[in-house]
Amino acid sequence: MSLELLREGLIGNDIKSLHSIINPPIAKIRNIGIMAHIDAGKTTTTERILYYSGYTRSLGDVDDGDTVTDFMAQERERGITIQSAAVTFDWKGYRINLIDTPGHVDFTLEVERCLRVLDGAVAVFDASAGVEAQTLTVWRQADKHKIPRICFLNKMDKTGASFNYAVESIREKLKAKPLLLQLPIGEGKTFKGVVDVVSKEKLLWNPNSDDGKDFERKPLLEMSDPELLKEITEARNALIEQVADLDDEFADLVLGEFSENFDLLPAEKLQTAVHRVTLAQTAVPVLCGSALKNKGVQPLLDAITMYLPSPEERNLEFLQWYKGDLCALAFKVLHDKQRGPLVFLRIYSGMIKPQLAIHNINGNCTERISRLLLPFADQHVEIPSLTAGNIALTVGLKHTTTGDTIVSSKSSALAACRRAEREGEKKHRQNNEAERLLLAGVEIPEPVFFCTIEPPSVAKQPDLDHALKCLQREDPSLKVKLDPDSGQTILCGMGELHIEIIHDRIKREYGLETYLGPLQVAYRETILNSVRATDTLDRTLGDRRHLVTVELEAKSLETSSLLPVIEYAASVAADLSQASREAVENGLHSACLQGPLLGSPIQDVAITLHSLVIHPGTSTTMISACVSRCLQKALKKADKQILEPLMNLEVTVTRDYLSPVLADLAQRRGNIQEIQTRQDNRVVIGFVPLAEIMGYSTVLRTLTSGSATFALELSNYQAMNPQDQSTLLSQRSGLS
Ligand SMILES: Nc1nc2c(ncn2[C@@H]2O[C@H](COP(=O)(O)OP(=O)(O)OP(=O)(O)O)[C@@H](O)[C@H]2O)c(=O)[nH]1
Repeated sequence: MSLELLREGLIGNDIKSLHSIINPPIAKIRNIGIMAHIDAGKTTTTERILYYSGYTRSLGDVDDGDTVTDFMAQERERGITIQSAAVTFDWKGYRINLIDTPGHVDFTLEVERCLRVLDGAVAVFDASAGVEAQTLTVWRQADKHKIPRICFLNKMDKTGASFNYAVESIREKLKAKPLLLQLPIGEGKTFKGVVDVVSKEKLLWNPNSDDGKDFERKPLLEMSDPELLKEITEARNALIEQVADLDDEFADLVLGEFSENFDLLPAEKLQTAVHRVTLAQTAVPVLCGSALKNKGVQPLLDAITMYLPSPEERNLEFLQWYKGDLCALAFKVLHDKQRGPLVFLRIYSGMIKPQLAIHNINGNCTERISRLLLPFADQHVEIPSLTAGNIALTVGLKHTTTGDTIVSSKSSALAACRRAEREGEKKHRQNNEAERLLLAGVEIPEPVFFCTIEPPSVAKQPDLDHALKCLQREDPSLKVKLDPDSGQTILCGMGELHIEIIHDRIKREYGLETYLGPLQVAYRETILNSVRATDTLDRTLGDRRHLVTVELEAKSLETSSLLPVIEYAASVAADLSQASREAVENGLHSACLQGPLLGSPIQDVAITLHSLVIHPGTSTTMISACVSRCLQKALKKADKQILEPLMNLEVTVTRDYLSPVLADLAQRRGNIQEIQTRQDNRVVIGFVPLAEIMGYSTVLRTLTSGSATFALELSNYQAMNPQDQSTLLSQRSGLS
């Protein structure tokens, strides 16, 4: 596409200038996410950011359901953010790629996936509530991915908003060191603006402006604001001392040149030091405002460009292995009816262009990018190329799934892998860790819930299969399988809301009314002892005789392993061809998919093949079938155990409602670890089996008149006690 056309296209697409699409220098890129507890104001803050940066012409309002980032229909209706949308815009010469992350616990995979591609994040808090349960979860995830952060205390206009309370909760609950870069002018109804502690200026928003674009920035003067100036000078001195404690370079500067008078220290020197401290994650800058009342968002944008890192400041280890060759991570797939799958890529190194052939490491396939777009919520602008540090949207990649790593060719990946291995040897690191870093993938948790899904008629089954295939590429935490006995399609997901949303999307986006069976917990099975079995398969098909005899032993493993550990007796290993070995392993894996008790997957088992005799001419399918049948026979004979998902539960409840909540949890086989005190609230922390906690949000709402909140996360799979196990088995077999 020519530049002329591009220019025209841009005007048509309502984009400000050509400037916004040219590859910006990497130092000027910020890949940012906004994370928060539900309802803290992420969407409203994002909307304001897009408006002030000039990318939207009017202010969206979550309560009216017309925001840009929550563009999926259900999100509009539910008023929550489910799928993250990447939005690209410019602010004062910086390119900002903003990824709106979801806040609901069922979508933590989405959050993880987004965090993986971010260089920095803004944590939005409701200033009247401080740190809430979900903020803690995402904060921990951001710690895991080492993402530098800044905090925005939103809702300063709300009755009950307290800057000090919110700052204290950041200090206490997040164990972070807040750097107060601003102080509010007024709180609740009297909130008017903020004071910039670094520059000693006050920022006041014009009360008559309806979009908050109009605000004035004035230096604090002795004459007009003596009290405030005194307060801010003290706050600035405290900030300087705090930063000097955390940054040696700054400490040298402060103790040398400016030790007599901190007032002489230029704002830029302090800003540079705050940037370094933010990057080192030894402290977090704190700002405040009210997105809804259009106050404090422009300084937040300035802070994003000033304090959060550019992509080249992240020091991602795997980059050195690519030596400038293409390396990108597919972090989201969307399905567009006209254009087919759209894949969001974070480019770590190298460059991408339309018509480029790329190699997908995880899928081990090569495919071609047909077009390259810049993501602007649900609008997309076509561009000629994009370089490292950017987020791109590609058309044409049909096999790429969320979480896949994209490189220029297979040989480039192999070269990077060799460099990583050499590096790993130097550092005595295990090779699989090098591989993990190289692939930079996102861990996909195992789904804990499942239910059957049926199309409205048998004729619609292919349409349902297609819809599920598309949805799975977008969301790898959704699993789909076929029940081998009933032939029904089974949907496996991360939570009740997750399954509900998928059901909803199939209806809206694919026009299919489907029926869900009751939601069930995904159990696992294991064995407790060691058992041996032998089997022979002798079948003649046409004029070919297939004959296999196998003897194997299955025993329980001490360590946890989803896949069976397979061993061969020396005599078997000696003359086993590669094809036969693969056939054996396929057979064993398929037998482990369906345990003898509930048909759930078998885990934590080791299998030893003691003997395997294969008659010449026997097909590999027959080898697999025989081995699989033999293992099933062994598993049936063993002492069997059901494993159930155990959840970490955290309930925040006022003191008055603590007793009924505890009594209810006791009935749900809950195991309470501790009860903490947070302000007037009690926080109950413990474990509870997933099977006992279905529909808990409704129960908790009724028990506490809607005053409690809870967070739930998979802890591990644990053995059920014999009594619970036999109750479950009789329920399943319809005996009770
Ligand atoms: N008083 C006040 N209300 C606000 C402010 N910002 C957002 N809200 C309101 O808080 C509610 C939630 O805002 P959202 O922007 O949807 O919050 P969110 O964090 O995106 O929510 P999820 O997408 O559900 O995670 C809405 O009713 C907003 O109008 C603010 O600065 N002050």
